[in-house]
Amino acid sequence: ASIVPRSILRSINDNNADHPDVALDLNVANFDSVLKETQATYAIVEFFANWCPACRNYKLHYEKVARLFNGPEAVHPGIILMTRVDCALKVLLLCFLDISFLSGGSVLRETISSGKVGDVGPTTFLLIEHEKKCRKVDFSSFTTLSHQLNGAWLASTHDVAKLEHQSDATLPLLVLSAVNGLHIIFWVGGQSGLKLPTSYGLDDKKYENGHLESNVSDAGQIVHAVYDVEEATSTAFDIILEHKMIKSETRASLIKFLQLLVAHHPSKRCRKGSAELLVNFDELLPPDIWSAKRQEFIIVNGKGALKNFQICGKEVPRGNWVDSQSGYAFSNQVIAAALWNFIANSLLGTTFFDLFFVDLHFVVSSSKVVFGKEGGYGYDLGYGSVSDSGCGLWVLLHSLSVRVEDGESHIAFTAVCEFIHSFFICEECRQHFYEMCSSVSTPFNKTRDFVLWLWSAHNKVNERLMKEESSLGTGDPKFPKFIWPSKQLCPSCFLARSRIDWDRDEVFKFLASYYGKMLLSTHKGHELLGDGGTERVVLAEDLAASINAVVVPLGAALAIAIASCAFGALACFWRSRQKYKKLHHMHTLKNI
Ligand SMILES: Cc1cc2nc3c(=O)[nH]c(=O)nc-3n(C[C@H](O)[C@H](O)[C@H](O)COP(=O)(O)OP(=O)(O)OC[C@H]3O[C@@H](n4cnc5c(N)ncnc54)[C@H](O)[C@@H]3O)c2cc1C
Repeated sequence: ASIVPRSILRSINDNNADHPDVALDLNVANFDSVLKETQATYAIVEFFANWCPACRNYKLHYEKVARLFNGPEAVHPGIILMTRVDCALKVLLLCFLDISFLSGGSVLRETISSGKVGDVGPTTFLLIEHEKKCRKVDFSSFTTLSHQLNGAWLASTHDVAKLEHQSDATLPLLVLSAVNGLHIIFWVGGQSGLKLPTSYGLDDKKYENGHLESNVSDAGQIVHAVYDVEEATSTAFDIILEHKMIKSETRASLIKFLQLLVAHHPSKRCRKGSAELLVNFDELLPPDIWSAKRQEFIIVNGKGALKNFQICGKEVPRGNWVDSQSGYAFSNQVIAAALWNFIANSLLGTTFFDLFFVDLHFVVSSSKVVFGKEGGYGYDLGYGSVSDSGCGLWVLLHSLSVRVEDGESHIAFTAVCEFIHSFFICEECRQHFYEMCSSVSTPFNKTRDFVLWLWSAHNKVNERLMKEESSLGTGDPKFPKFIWPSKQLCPSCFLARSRIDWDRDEVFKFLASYYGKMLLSTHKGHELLGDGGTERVVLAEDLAASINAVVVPLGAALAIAIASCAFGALACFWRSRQKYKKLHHMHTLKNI
């Protein structure tokens, strides 16, 4: 909450209902916390003065850019947090991560440091709290500041890279000044030191669902899919922990699935996190934790305190989905049903609607406002559990399926089936999926068979939901379920004119490309191999690169390296490591 009155200019603009401001106002009270807590990887801070006419004109440009990244209509959400600081506020205390990275830093450092505290009010506390890190900037310094900043980029690629490695830096801070919107976009897109996935344009459009007219060659769209997959992975893992679902009978399923993730997850950071978890599995989740109480204790207090572990890195989950209706449709009926369940759960310990799993904890801790398509809001009540992001989870499963080798296809299939069976809270989904798994009588020995099986299973779910939604009237008319892919998306997937007669070779080619090559087309460090029509992603270089990015335990690094050879090899490595640990443990005990 702002502790200072907003300028008149701001109030007028804020009341513009058509274009409410989306750039975040930072001030002394929220500067540090907003930048620390944001899920975005980068932040841009605009320094301006509310009395400055050039700044006022510039605001329109800045807001245009901010709308690409911030708010419910964001085309590229979760990447850059667009913020601003009104330097003309009476007394402004800015807590920079490290002010010296500014080439104009000396100006800031020289600004008033004593005797002009003025009407600080509640900020006094912050001044004390961040005494060492804070610098004061006041009204008089802004003129100099703006002079220094105008037209010149203050943070070079080099500076940004340096910032990333600072121990207390939660994110690099890029500082620019008033030029125009396009300059910002070009500048951001041109920062090769930043791991930004794509370049941006003011005309960028929000990506709509695959069944709508879709341009599959749009790399940005695929990058979005990677975000959803990361979000799904991270959410699934959180839910598994939150609900203490790791039991003696589900432990092996989790390990198998983690092995699959380490070897074939499309996101490098998820692979790395899964490897860390896998290699340290026995320490993090010792085999004796099967009571919920003990599990809770271990997760919170155990070695490495698993509750703080983020499987896809600290930026994920971001709390929003790019290309998903988030679990089930955001219909009022769904929310009503979930709330009924919540009430029923609290009062009677029972559930009215089988499909939805809601408990008090979920409603309080996991409910989040998610960005619906068309900018609408929906409440994600977490009732889908691992399917919290059914959409992201499907995309993850498909993208895993196209990455496995022929020889791994059946083991990967089993890993997926067991994982869904063990960790999907939605009973109906779980059962239905399990039935489809059980109906497979001959083991898969080709990637193609597994890929097509998963595609067909997903379509069976789509078909079932289509029927349910039309009979119950619960579907969202804007996002109807449909048999996928559509003709627009893959014309060659259809034989002749028939809607349901598939050319399975073409479907496989399409899926391999859509979930394989396309998903990673903008990621560096991977190599694409043509494999008889299959696009297979070779991860070795990509994975190896991740070892250097952040310090990972040696074991994890090894696991990553081995994972790049084959999923099967990893399973083998993992087993031998666990065996070694056991022997080592016994040896230690003996010595004691
Ligand atoms: C394993 C599993 C089982 C589920 N079972 C149920 C259930 O029984 N009942 C229920 O209500 N919900 C179930 N769900 C959730 C449901 O399937 C959807 O995930 C959810 O309704 C969100 O739908 P969506 O329209 O965002 O796209 P989703 O159906 O989640 O699909 C995500 C994306 O995948 C692509 N896609 C769609 N179909 C296919 C396909 N056949 N092959 C490859 N790609 C495709 C599209 O680009 C789509 O946008 C299940 C989810 C999972 C992961």
